[in-house]
Amino acid sequence: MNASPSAPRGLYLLTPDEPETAHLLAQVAAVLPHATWLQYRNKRADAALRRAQVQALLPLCRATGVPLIVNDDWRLAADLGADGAHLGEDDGALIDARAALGADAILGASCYDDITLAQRAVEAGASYVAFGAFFPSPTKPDARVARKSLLRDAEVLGVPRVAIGGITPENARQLAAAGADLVAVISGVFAARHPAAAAHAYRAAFGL
Ligand SMILES: Cc1ncc(COP(=O)(O)OP(=O)(O)O)c(N)n1
Ligand SMILES: Cc1nc(C(=O)O)sc1CCOP(=O)(O)O
Ligand SMILES: [Mg+2]
Repeated sequence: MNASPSAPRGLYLLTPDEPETAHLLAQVAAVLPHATWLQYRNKRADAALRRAQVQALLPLCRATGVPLIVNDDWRLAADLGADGAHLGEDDGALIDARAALGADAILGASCYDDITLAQRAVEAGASYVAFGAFFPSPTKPDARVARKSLLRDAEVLGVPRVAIGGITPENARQLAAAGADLVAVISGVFAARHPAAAAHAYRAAFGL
């Protein structure tokens, strides 16, 4: 089974570890029109700052029509009415997140380099699966390494396949050709000299 023809494609933007909420909003606002989804991810923020930053991003995402997905913390996503959550291996049970967030929520699972993890994630309620890292990542230099063939292997799962890790506008085309529905990106956009142009280039890699 393939992901449906209306399945999301393109740029899945992840926020940088930005402590200043006003700066974060300005950075995101400049590129959000090019994004298919936005994930709020800030590994340096405490719980209060994470809550405040999700609350600040939600109206911007609503106004732009871009779903907002919260990294690591499905309870915060449920509490604030975000559109979904992304969970890695240390972030709790997908089945609990699905029960709390409801059937329509976007629920993602990190599957690293492991198709079996992806199969289990879908069984537990994940609506997309993420694999990586496909290229050396400036954000996560120690990330496990994934092979591109994993993306085609995961087509049978019937959910969108997200690729992450060191993705640039140039290498995004290889991943789209290998079966990625979305590329998840932090530094390729937020560390770019021209973030809006970079974000646009990721979309173009999908012919969007
Ligand atoms: C889309 C997407 N894919 C992978 C991750 C990584 O999740 P995790 O392994 O839990 O690592 P942290 O992001 O929490 O450092 C992700 N966040 N998003
Ligand atoms: C958060 C994250 N997870 C990864 C994984 O492989 O699971 S790689 C990664 C970092 C992505 O940032 P950048 O686009 O700057 O490489
Ligand atoms: Mg996590």
